[in-house]
Amino acid sequence: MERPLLLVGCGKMGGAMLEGWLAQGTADAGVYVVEPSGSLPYGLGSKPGISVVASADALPADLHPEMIVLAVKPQVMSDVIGAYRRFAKPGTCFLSVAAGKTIAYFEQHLGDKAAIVRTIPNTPAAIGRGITGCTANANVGKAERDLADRLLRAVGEAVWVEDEALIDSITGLSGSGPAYVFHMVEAMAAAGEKVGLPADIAMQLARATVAGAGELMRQTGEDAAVLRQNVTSPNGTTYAGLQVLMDEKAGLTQLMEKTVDAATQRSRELSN
Ligand SMILES: NC(=O)C1=CN([C@@H]2O[C@H](COP(=O)(O)OP(=O)(O)OC[C@H]3O[C@@H](n4cnc5c(N)ncnc54)[C@H](O)[C@@H]3O)[C@@H](O)[C@H]2O)C=CC1
Ligand SMILES: O=C(O)[C@@H]1CCC=N1
Repeated sequence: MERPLLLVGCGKMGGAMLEGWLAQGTADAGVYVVEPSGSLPYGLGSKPGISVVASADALPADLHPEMIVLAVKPQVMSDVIGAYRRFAKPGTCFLSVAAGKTIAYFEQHLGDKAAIVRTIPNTPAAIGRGITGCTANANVGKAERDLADRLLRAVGEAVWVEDEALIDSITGLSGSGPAYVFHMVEAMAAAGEKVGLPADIAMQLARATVAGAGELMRQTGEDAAVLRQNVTSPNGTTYAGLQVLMDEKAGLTQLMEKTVDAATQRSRELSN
């Protein structure tokens, strides 16, 4: 990078991204962080190249960041965004990770000349295994898009879509998705207790099963359906379990459809 990055909000998601940039050496021109709590996660505040301030007013007057990453909660975005309008000029691109906040919303607050990338990452970004859905307005040039892509790939994969409406769907699937998987671990552990296992052993088994299955899928690159079939002996135990889970009327497919749809709808609502 030629000029610094500016990160607005360094909580769970901003912190995960900042950690990835430092680990990958992506933010080599330095990072200004606006974080009113004053404390950065993962000990990031003491890393070289990081300058932390409590509010936008405390940023250097001549700061010309290459990219401004907006990582505050959607509910506070309207109180925050006005302070960054002064940076909306050629050479500075905005990248939002906020659920539901649309490109039209940012154009309204930053002006229609502003270059805006709208994204939705997920929390595995904290260990470099996130996946981020991205879209951009017409003011974002190739160099800015490449930089956004590089910043996001520092914490995992990035998927670009042209149709902005799909960002709500990505939010419902992969943005919120880690929570669905963690809840599956909770549900599997509870079910393990119901069939007689002590709580701690049930949780150990559920965690290791989900983590191991995910890692097997990642490392082999094999289709999920093939991996499922590899576990399923004809008329064996897995087959019996899957008869319930894959029930055509009330199985996981139907439940997951409703789950992802509810999260997608909520993402649409947050834009209002
Ligand atoms: N947590 C998640 O799984 C995901 C979160 N997101 C998005 O990331 C954004 C941040 O979410 P989290 O990191 O989970 O929340 P968080 O609450 O951990 O972080 C938000 C940070 O913003 C700071 N903040 C509040 N007011 C500020 C201001 N005026 N200026 C600068 N910073 C300010 C807070 O002190 C806090 O550290 C949200 O917009 C959310 O929609 C997107 C995808 C996944
Ligand atoms: O629950 C939320 O609103 C945020 C956005 C996606 C994941 N967490």
